[in-house]
Formats: sequence, C-alpha cells, structure tokens
Amino acid sequence: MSIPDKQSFRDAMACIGAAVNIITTDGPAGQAGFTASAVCSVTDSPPTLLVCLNRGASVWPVFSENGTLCVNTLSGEQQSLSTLFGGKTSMAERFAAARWQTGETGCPRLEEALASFDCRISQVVSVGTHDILFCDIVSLTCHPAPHGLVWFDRGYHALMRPAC
Ligand SMILES: NC(=O)C1=CN([C@@H]2O[C@H](COP(=O)(O)OP(=O)(O)OC[C@H]3O[C@@H](n4cnc5c(N)ncnc54)[C@H](O)[C@@H]3O)[C@@H](O)[C@H]2O)C=CC1
Ligand SMILES: Cc1cc2nc3c(=O)[nH]c(=O)nc-3n(C[C@H](O)[C@H](O)[C@H](O)COP(=O)(O)O)c2cc1C
Repeated sequence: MSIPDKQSFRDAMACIGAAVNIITTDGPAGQAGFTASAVCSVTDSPPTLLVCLNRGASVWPVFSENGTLCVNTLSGEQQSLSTLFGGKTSMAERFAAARWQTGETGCPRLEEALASFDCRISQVVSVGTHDILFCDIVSLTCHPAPHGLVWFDRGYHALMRPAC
C-alpha cells in the first residue's frame, strides 16, 4: 500500500475544522507572530498545549530563541487578523492591526481574544517540516466574545455561542 501524497493529505485535513490562533512572542530575538490552526491541548496536569510551527516560516528563529509564546484564540470578530498574520506582511503591520497587552512572559496578549494562553516552551520535537512546541501554561485569560471562529474547507466560519 502506498503512502498518501501530500495533496491528498491536505485535502483530507481541509475537512477537519479547527480554531484559528495568533501565536505571538517577544524577547531577546524580538517580536513575532503567526497564524496557526495546528494547536492542541495535551494534558491538564500540568496545563500544556502544543503548537506546530513550520521550520521554514520567517518567524521560526524568533520563537526558537525567545522560548516563550502566547496562544491567542480568535473570535469571529477578529477574522481579519488571521489573514494578516498568515504571512507576507511585515511584523509592524501585523501588530499595528490590533490592541495588545503584555503577559507574564513578556509575550503580546491579544485584547478580546476568546482565550489567551501565556506559555513557556518546555520541549521541542521535530517531525518532518515542522517543530512541535510543547508549551507550559503560565497564565490564561478568557473573553466572552459572541462568536468563535473556525477554519474549515479552506474558509472561515463564525460560530455563535449558544444562548444561556
Ligand atoms: N500546520 C500547518 O502548517 C498549516 C499551514 N497552513 C498554511 O496556510 C495556507 C492555507 O492553507 P489552506 O487554505 O488550509 O490550504 P491547504 O490545502 O494548503 O491546507 C489544507 C489543510 O492541510 C493542512 N496543512 C496545510 N499545510 C500543511 C503543512 N505544511 N503541514 C501540515 N499540515 C498542513 C492544514 O490542516 C490545512 O488546513 C497554506 O500555505 C498552508 O500550508 C494552513 C493550516 C495549517
Ligand atoms: C488559517 C491558517 C492556519 C495556519 N496554521 C499554521 C500552523 O498551524 N502552523 C504553521 O507553521 N503555519 C500555519 N499557517 C501558516 C503561517 O501562518 C505562516 O506560514 C506564517 O505566518 C509565516 O509566514 P511568513 O513565513 O511569510 O512570515 C497557517 C496559515 C493560515 C492562514
């Protein structure tokens, strides 16, 4: 049996809806941020997330040296940030488009994100083109925005919170 090709894999992955996150960092190597859907909860004891980052991305050396990051999960109202942080724009332009606070680790925390997880990178595992960044959560915040945001079938979809 042959291994599925890259395009078939991507086509299958496009069928899986995922939250959209802006991953930020700041520190000795400077400030950077990128859009990521490859974010997953690992364990709640200790609270840990993973983020998959392509080693070919322009931001990779910055995250690698800083060793800290903040996962900011976008609300439906923040969709335009995803395109901006998805590449081909300067860091100054990306960060100028929103309001930020500084987390405990020094990473930018996006105001009014659905959730923000301020983290220290505890372990890095390289698989193929990507680094899996295991992240210890130092602090978190949540915001009751009315809509969530999902990347599904190569497009954005806003999700309404159920009425309480
Ligand atoms: N994990 C990643 O690195 C992801 C990268 N992207 C990038 O964003 C752009 C737009 O993506 P789509 O419109 O969804 O179309 P697409 O056809 O490039 O990707 C479809 C799906 O395949 C997966 N995927 C794409 N590139 C991947 C990669 N290099 N490694 C592992 N999984 C990957 C993702 O789940 C993505 O939603 C592309 O350049 C894509 O490479 C998007 C989602 C995840
Ligand atoms: C919806 C969406 C999800 C993405 N998810 C990831 C991801 O999980 N991991 C990743 O390395 N890149 C992901 N990317 C691509 C990065 O955002 C992009 O490569 C990054 O901004 C760096 O671009 P640059 O090298 O032009 O600066 C995603 C892009 C989009 C639009």
